[in-house]
Amino acid sequence: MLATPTDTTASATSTTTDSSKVELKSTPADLSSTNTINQITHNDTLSFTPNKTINQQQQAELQPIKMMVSLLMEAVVVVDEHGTIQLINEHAIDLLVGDNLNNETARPDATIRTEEPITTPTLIGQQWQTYLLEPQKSLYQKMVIESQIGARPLNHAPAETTLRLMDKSNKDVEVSITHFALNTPLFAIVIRDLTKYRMEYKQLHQWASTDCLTKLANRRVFDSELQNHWQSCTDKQRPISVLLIDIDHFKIFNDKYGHILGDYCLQKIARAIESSLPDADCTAARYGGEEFAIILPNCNARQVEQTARLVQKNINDLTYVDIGLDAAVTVSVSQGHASEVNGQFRTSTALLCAADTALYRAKADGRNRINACL
Ligand SMILES: Nc1nc2c(ncn2[C@@H]2O[C@H](COP(=O)(O)OP(=O)(O)OP(=O)(O)O)[C@@H](O)[C@H]2O)c(=O)[nH]1
Repeated sequence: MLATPTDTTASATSTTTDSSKVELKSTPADLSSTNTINQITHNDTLSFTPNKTINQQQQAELQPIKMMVSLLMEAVVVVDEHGTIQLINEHAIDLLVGDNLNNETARPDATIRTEEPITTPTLIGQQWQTYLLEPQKSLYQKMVIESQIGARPLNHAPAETTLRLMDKSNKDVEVSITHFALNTPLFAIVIRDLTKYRMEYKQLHQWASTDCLTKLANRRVFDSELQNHWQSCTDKQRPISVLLIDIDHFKIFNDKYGHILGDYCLQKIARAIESSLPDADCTAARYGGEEFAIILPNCNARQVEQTARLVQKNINDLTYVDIGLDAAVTVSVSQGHASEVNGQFRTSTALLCAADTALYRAKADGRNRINACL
């Protein structure tokens, strides 16, 4: 969120004795002497003094804005030039308080600033920037300074950020800042909760990258991971291997026990393959119907052969009693592997083709076998 402010050499003096204004410990000239406003931090150059009282003219200007803010369906906070919250609607209070405190009775007061004693915490008068996390907090404060010295108005298009809520939880949001050019400068901060969208995005991303039956990586991920690992391993002159695994006579299994049990069988085999991976850098994927594949970056022919033997053992050892089949029922796989070590393959596709040829030979040689590309 909040674009990095640009350098400024503005020479207007902003230091003021009015306690309602921001106090710059260094003048803008001083700021330019530090070369860039980006170097300013909140602690060493300024302090925000909340604007505790607003006069009658300001109150009059606030009225239509107050009405608009209260009617809007978006969460809206209106702050003054120091970032002090002057207006806030119910949606914004609900959002900034956080679910943990919202469920408690001591919920902050939603009304506009009042001079009456406050018995519950109120967000009016609080500093907006206390809800920001670094680096957005510093960026916001720099933007405030820039607007005060006339370098640029404090406006910002919707941008994603994370807020630190009153209940100490974090929330992913989109925030925009709009300057109301009134006698009293005010800034409408519109906050959009992104939690739902982030969760949906995560879910969609998972669906797009995972095989829904076996929960292994899908073919799309396999292809892109193979390309990435190929590039990285060949760049570093490290070996890379590919192992293809195909279930033997799976059509017979399906015909005999039905496709539902066939699906369970595929799931069990996927777990057996996953548990055979030598390290976390390896990717196991469902390559096609009853075919699986493993990418083994930094692994040579000996290491991929060891993995293939473990895959074979783990699958041969599986029983299907838990899905209602006889204890004697077993399933085997045929495997083919190829390794790039000294530049014998020009592309990752050539490596994959070599593993496929080796797999074909394992099938032809009688199945339940491991074959290496020579
Ligand atoms: N249950 C189930 N079966 C599947 C799935 N995908 C593919 N299959 C089955 O896998 C079988 C593949 O058959 P074939 O290509 O003849 O291979 P095979 O019977 O394993 O024989 P070989 O590979 O030559 O040992 C077919 O019966 C497909 O229906 C799936 O998602 N679920």
